[in-house]
Amino acid sequence: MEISLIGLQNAGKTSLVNAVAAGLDCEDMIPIVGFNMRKLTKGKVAIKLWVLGGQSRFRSMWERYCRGVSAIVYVVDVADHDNIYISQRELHYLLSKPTLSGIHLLVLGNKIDKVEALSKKGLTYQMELKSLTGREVCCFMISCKNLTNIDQVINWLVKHSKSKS
Ligand SMILES: Nc1nc2c(ncn2[C@@H]2O[C@H](COP(=O)(O)OP(=O)(O)OP(=O)(O)O)[C@@H](O)[C@H]2O)c(=O)[nH]1
Ligand SMILES: [Mg+2]
Repeated sequence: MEISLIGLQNAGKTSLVNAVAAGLDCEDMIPIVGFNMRKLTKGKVAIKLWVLGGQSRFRSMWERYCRGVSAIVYVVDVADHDNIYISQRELHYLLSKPTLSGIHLLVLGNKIDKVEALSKKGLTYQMELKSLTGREVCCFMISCKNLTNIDQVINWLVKHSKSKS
C-alpha cells in the first residue's frame, strides 16, 4: 500500500519518517528534488511512503502524488502559529480535488513538546477539521523529538494498510 506524507516546510515530515522508521524495518530513502520515497515493512505489511516537499514551489505536486494512495498523512507544526492558517488553507485546497475524494486522512499535530504548542482542540479548530467530511479523518498530537505517540502513528499506518490489501 502507498501513503503520502505531506505538510508545510519545517512541519517535521523528515523527523516523523525517521521516528516511524525506527519502529519498523525500512529501506533507504531515495531522494529526488521535491520528494523522497521510502519503503517500510512490519511483518507482512509493506508501506511505500511518498514524502513530499513542503515549500510552496512543491505544493503543486502534492495532488499528483496523493492520487490513488490509501491514506494521506498531513503534518502540522502546532507551535508555529504564524503558518497554521497557510497549512489549513493548503490542506483544504488539496482535499477539494475530486481525484482525492474519500482518501483517509491522518492529521498529526507535531512538536507538542514546545510550550507554545496548540492543544488538540485548538488544532482541530484552527485546521477546520470538522468541516472535512466524506472521508475518515483522524488526528493525533505527537512529538517527533520526544517520540510521543509515534506508536499510535505506526498502529494507524499498519491498520490502514491491512484494510486495503
Ligand atoms: N521541538 C521539536 N522540534 C521538532 C519536532 N519535530 C521536528 N522538529 C524540528 O523541526 C525542524 C524541521 O523538521 P523536519 O523534519 O526537517 O521538517 P520537514 O517537514 O521535513 O521540512 P521540509 O523537508 O523542509 O519540508 C527540525 O529542526 C526538527 O529538528 C518536534 O517534535 N519537536
Ligand atoms: Mg524534510
